Amino acid sequence: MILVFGKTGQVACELQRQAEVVALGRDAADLSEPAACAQAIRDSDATCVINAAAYTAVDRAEDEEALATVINAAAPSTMAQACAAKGIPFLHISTDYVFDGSGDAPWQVDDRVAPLNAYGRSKLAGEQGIAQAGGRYAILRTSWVVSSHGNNFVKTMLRLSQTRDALTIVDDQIGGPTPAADIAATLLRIAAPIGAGQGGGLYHYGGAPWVSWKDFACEIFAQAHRDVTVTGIANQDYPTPAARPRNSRLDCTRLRQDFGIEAPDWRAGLARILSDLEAAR
Ligand SMILES: NC(=O)C1=CN([C@@H]2O[C@H](COP(=O)(O)OP(=O)(O)OC[C@H]3O[C@@H](n4cnc5c(N)ncnc54)[C@H](OP(=O)(O)O)[C@@H]3O)[C@@H](O)[C@H]2O)C=CC1
Ligand SMILES: Cc1cn([C@H]2C[C@H](O)[C@@H](COP(=O)(O)OP(=O)(O)O[C@H]3O[C@@H](C)C(=O)[C@@H](O)[C@H]3O)O2)c(=O)[nH]c1=O
Ligand SMILES: [Mg+2]
Repeated sequence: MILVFGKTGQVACELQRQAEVVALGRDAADLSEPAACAQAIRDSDATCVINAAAYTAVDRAEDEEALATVINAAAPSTMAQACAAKGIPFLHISTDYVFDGSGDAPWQVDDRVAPLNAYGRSKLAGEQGIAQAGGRYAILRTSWVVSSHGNNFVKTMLRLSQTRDALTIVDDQIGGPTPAADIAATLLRIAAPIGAGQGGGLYHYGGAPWVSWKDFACEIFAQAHRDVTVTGIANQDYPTPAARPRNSRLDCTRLRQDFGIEAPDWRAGLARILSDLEAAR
């Protein structure tokens, strides 16, 4: 049995859609109480645990770093310890925001980490705690997650297009939009090998091809047939509480080498998301 932390989030929804998993929502396991999360693992007959819950409000985390750090670092570290004690694998998701965004080369898994914001620091602390727990684990660093559920850039753009015919969007941050469905499929595919000791550790899994947020917005409006004029602006002209990395390109070689898994094409994923949203209307 695969035990999932998170029930309503983007990746959690896709895990439940793709497999028979037991998903624990906030009511059943609150990550602000790490010991209770570890107890839920000990009380279960899980053969694998996937943590799909996190504090993901990047700007709000600047004011709530302590809470973000409990949820994104203490909770998954404690979960990983419980999994290690039980001898089962722990799968977790991290972010491009552990990097400082310098340069324009794709980030390798062992490149220097230097988060620019509180969310990134909390996620990095989670990676480190999981690695120190001593069990079998995989951490998938991903970026710019999108789906038909929850909050994400696709849904924000579609919402704005209902009231705006022109938008200015940052064009000097480059990365890979990643469909939550592809992240879920990858986690489910690597769970058994990770448990068997084949592979493990850090992986990068970000969508291809790389784009700016502005070009991503343009593709969303093109596929959704929305008539919105998009103008590129510099990140410094779109002030937000949290600084964001300029270069979020993730090099996914290690996942291909260990499992034959390629970076997903987000344009195909976007088409599926739009048809899901259309079907739900
Ligand atoms: N979204 C993105 O662009 C990116 C996400 N990631 C990482 O991917 C993973 C999945 O992200 P995504 O699916 O987008 O997340 P979402 O923001 O869609 O969902 C977050 C989930 O975490 C749950 N959660 C938050 N706080 C708590 C808490 N205290 N106790 C229990 N559950 C809680 C939420 O539950 P509730 O509905 O009750 O609030 C929700 O189910 C995370 O680890 C994230 O850091 C990495 C890169 C990019
Ligand atoms: C709505 C809007 C956003 N933007 C910019 C701001 C920002 O640089 C970019 C994306 O906005 P978001 O709020 O979606 O960005 P953000 O919430 O920072 O997205 C991040 O979330 C966390 C959880 C991650 O781990 C990252 O991989 C990344 O996906 O678009 C505009 O330029 N114009 C706009 O009208
Ligand atoms: Mg966001």
